[in-house]
Amino acid sequence: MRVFKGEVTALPPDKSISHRAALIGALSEGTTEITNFSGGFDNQSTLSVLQRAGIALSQEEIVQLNGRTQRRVVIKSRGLWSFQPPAEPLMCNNSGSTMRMFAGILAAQPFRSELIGDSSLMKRPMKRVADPLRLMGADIELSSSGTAPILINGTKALKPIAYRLPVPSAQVKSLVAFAALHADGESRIIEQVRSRDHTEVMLGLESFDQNGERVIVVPGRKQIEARPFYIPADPSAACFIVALGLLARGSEIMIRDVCLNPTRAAFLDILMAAGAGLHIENLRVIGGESIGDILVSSASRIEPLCISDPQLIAIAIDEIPMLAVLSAFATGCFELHNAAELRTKESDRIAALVVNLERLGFVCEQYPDGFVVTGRKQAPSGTVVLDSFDDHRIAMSFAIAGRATGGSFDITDIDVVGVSFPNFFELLDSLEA
Ligand SMILES: O=C(O)C1=C[C@@H](OP(=O)(O)O)[C@@H](O)[C@H](O)C1
Ligand SMILES: C=C(OP(=O)(O)O)C(=O)O
Repeated sequence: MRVFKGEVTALPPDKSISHRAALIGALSEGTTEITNFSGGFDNQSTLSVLQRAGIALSQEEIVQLNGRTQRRVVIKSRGLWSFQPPAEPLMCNNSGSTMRMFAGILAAQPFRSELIGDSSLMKRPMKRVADPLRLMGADIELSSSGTAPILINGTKALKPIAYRLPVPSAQVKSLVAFAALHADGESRIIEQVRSRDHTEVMLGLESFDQNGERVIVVPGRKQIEARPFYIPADPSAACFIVALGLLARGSEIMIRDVCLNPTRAAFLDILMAAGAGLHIENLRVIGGESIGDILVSSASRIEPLCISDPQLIAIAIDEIPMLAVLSAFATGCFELHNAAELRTKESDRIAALVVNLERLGFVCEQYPDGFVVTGRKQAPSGTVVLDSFDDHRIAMSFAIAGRATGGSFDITDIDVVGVSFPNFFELLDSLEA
């Protein structure tokens, strides 16, 4: 068994907040300075799409006193309608967030544009994007199966909307909010199940509870003034290091400056309820986001995880692959219900987890909205070939289990970790005692 110790100060900057900082910068009047922007492939896709739609921006790497590099992005814009017709289809690569949230902005621009992605993104559902934008008066075309390419005939005459989200999705909520900022009047977005709230926080939108739902109010045609953004470390990346520390006995790791927004940190609550050795320290608020340090130690054993609450699932959606693998390795068991959304990510994450766990000797059964792990037959001997399904979170979840337990796993297309965590292996090496 290996042991991991140390302090993590080089976790990737948050992917969700980086996307939004760039998009909101492009919608704001003036110069937006973003400190600690993410170098992950997905966030770089957002910058490149913005540039190809006419937004002036620059990016530089600044070497800090501790030798770490930090990215600073500067965006100059004249506000809501500063975009130019792109010469070619806009390539979003693997990033669903880029494609969906930018569609909301393009729907309000008076020109034709097209959004495309890599082979994984071209299979993901986009009807959830087209539906609200069509209700607002935009002309949107999808493939016959409801996927990209997304063809957008944008209009300056978008109508305000009152929209109850049919699926808990922060991407859909955000794209409706971005489109609504351009509409001729006030819009309301209603969430039955809450999702991450960075867009509301960063735009300073009013929101309130009504009859058990969350209502978000978006003013129309209100100029947004440019303001600086600081991006804290990504809790979804922290989850991998937390799992490493919990799985490898004798480990103790301090993870610094992590975004602990309650709509992102549910994985910590799930793990603490299962008895995990976790302590949150140094909690503070920067730019409306809670930030703190996480101390993880493998001193206590965790109980098997059973996750079925739709609200918890919505705010821990990206952490479920790691939680599933952690629970399987630490306890031999895991159970998940109400999580069909996981089948619509970069891969079908339920199927991907089950295929790989079965190759590792676990006994699994999957159903439409989840799966169960009931135990482990003998662990296979020798190197086990696992499939990343070209999905960064699947690749990293199994890479962590391999590192922590000393298992020899050969994971296909492992470079996919760069989508959200380019320094993943470097960081693991630096923590190995
Ligand atoms: O808004 C965001 O930044 C994200 C929302 C989630 O997707 P959905 O909105 O599809 O649930 C999440 O899975 C994705 O990694 C990032
Ligand atoms: C689902 C994810 O991202 P996106 O939807 O932006 O591709 C993810 O990072 O897990």
